[in-house]
Amino acid sequence: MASPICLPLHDRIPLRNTLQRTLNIIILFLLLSLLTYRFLHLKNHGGLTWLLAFLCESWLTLTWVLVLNLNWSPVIFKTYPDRLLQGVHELPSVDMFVTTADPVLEPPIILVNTVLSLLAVDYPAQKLACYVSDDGCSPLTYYSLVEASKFAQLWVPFCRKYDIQVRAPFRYLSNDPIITFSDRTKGFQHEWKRMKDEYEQLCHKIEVAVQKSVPPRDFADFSNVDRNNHPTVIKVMWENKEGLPDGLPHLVYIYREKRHNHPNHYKAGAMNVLTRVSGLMTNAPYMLNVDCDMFVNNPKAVLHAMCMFLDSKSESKIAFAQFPQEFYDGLKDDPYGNQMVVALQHLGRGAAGIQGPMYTGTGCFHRRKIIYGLSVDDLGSTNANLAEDICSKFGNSKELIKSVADALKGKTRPPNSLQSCIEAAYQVSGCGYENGTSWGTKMGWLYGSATEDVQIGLLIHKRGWRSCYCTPDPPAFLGCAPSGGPATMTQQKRWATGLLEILFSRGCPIFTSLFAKLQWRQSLVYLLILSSGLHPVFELCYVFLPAYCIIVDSHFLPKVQEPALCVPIALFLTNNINTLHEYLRAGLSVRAWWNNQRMTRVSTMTARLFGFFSVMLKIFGLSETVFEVTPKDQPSDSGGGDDHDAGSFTFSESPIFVSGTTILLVHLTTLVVSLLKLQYPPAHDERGSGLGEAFCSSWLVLCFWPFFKGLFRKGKHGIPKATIYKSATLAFLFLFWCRRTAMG
Ligand SMILES: O=c1ccn([C@@H]2O[C@H](COP(=O)(O)OP(=O)(O)O[C@H]3O[C@H](CO)[C@@H](O)[C@H](O)[C@H]3O)[C@@H](O)[C@H]2O)c(=O)[nH]1
Ligand SMILES: [Mn+2]
Repeated sequence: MASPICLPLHDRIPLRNTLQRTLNIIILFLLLSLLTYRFLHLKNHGGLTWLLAFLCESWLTLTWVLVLNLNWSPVIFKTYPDRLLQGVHELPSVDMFVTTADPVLEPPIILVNTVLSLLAVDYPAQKLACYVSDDGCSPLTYYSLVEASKFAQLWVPFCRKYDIQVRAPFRYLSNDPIITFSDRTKGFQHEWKRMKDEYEQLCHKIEVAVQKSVPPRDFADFSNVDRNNHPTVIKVMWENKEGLPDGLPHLVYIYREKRHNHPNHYKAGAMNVLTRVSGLMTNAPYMLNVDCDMFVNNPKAVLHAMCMFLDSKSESKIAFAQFPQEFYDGLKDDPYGNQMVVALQHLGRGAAGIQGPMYTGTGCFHRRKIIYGLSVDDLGSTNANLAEDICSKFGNSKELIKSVADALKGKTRPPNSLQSCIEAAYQVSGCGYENGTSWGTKMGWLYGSATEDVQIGLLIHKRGWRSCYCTPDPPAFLGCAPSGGPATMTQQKRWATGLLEILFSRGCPIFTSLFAKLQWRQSLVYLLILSSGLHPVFELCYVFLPAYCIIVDSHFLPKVQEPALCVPIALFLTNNINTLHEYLRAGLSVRAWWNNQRMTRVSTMTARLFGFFSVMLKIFGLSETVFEVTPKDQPSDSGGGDDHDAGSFTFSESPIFVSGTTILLVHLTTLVVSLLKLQYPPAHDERGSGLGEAFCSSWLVLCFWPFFKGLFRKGKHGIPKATIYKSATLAFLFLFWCRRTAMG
């Protein structure tokens, strides 16, 4: 397929990071000094507080070693799509998957824009097919897509004709016409206005349908369906029958069968159905998947990915090409700390310098045969035997097995008529199809974790494959970050849950670098991510230490007169200087830095703590974990420009906010106690609590400042009364217990 190419299609560029390395090592040194100090004074301080502090700080040090490993040798990749177009005669096909799950939490207009941007990418249309999975089983979603596919007939040719850069209409058409029209022809202006009118009509139709909650047509297949109990429906919405390169890609809508007594495995289940149905219909060797809110922001996205795959250097080893998660219309200064610019950059670039970035569930191109379970060793031995062996695990659809065999052998078939595969497609979308097969256990998207993405990425790396990190400018995909407290918490909780599910599963990477082909440094990257699910336990202990010490008038940090106090002070300063420097270098503000620091504490002690609890309940067999979908805002609502309250924290009745409020109340009390010297027994300087503890308490109150304001506000910006009462009770119990222990 690919001809020998002289110029490389991509370059791997190691980044110099001497300053960062130095700071990271200094921090490690300080952490070790702190541990040594603790260890040496274990005798004279003894006691539980000292031991707890020692444990928590050991955990922190371990984590820091993992961070150091991640940040040690970052790289970036540069891709050259122009060289690709000159050097490759025939581009491979790509199947594009979009998942949606709920027409309320994920407004159909967002999905429509994502689909339109995918249909309009710069790539031969006969090589593309777009498959939409709708787990919401919603006539509204279907109706919106029907209307969108009509609009696409105008939109896609318009984008191609004028080489439009952003091909999601809601983004492009909201641009100021004066700027858009500068040095553009009259013809363009005319067509632009037409597009704008047509798009507004499309929005209007969808809006009306949403309001009436029944679309203005009869959708027999959807009448009276129960979302969790219904048969499959597959609709070929558009077929590029003639295989025209400048036509429109195929568009297929699927909602898979669901039954009450069958687990549906959420997104992973949906992805597997998409994989099978597309295998029957188009069987492209590459698969792109995006979440419903993630539109294509760079029309050359597919070409950039192909630069990674088709380069003669890398062709055989790269399993997937991950593009970074970046967000549009994010709130100013990231008040919820969920745009994670710096964290994602570290993770992407750092891992790219080892075995490759993790799969983050969206904006990623996979090779189909690797999803089918191929390992690096099988390369070159794709003989019929291997294919048959693997095929026995794919279920009993003959058509599917044939398509899998083709995919594994790298054979491309003449394009089928999509309609001719419909019957087989229904068969493989049934919820019983996977019984007794390896879907979800050894291949396809794996089941059992709410972060199915990390899980399958890990499996692929374990099989010896590499992955690559693709960061074109402008960014290839943009999605939306949650814009409120409750939505952020939902997302964080799910991540913590999913990561712990993997940590406690058989797939845990601790030993696998010994037994599988996971590079050991890569296994440390996975450990860093997965073990973050355990942070809440240690952090919670550490948070209560200063409060306890103040109440019982003891201390866990060195006292002012001790020279050892320099160590925690230096640690605090270096760490903050280090992170602040990273934020400024990434072009972010001091405020954004502070918001992220603060929100890391907040979400660890709220959402992530609840994630930990839910995994414990699962382990003890008391409940199952679920995939709670993150709510997405209507495009017009976001942006936050005019709403001056947009960045101020929002709360809900969720119990998640109880732990945060409790921590705040405890520390407010201890601050008062320490200022007024109300300890019991009365403070005496020898062993009493000192500056360190009071500083910790103040710092925590600062971190939880949005909660403090929430105590006095009403509506969504206020903490509900019930939450405050519950938290006050818990805080009182804790303080009471402290006082009891103090009195002996
Ligand atoms: O039963 C379900 C639940 C979710 N989804 C889809 O999964 C995607 C991700 O869900 P979302 O609620 O947006 O989760 P995020 O927290 O924003 O997603 C991040 O984290 C997930 C893992 O927790 C990954 O799957 C995502 O790709 C990644 O963007 C969306 O398109 C959903 O429609 C389904 O198709 N079926
Ligand atoms: Mn999302």
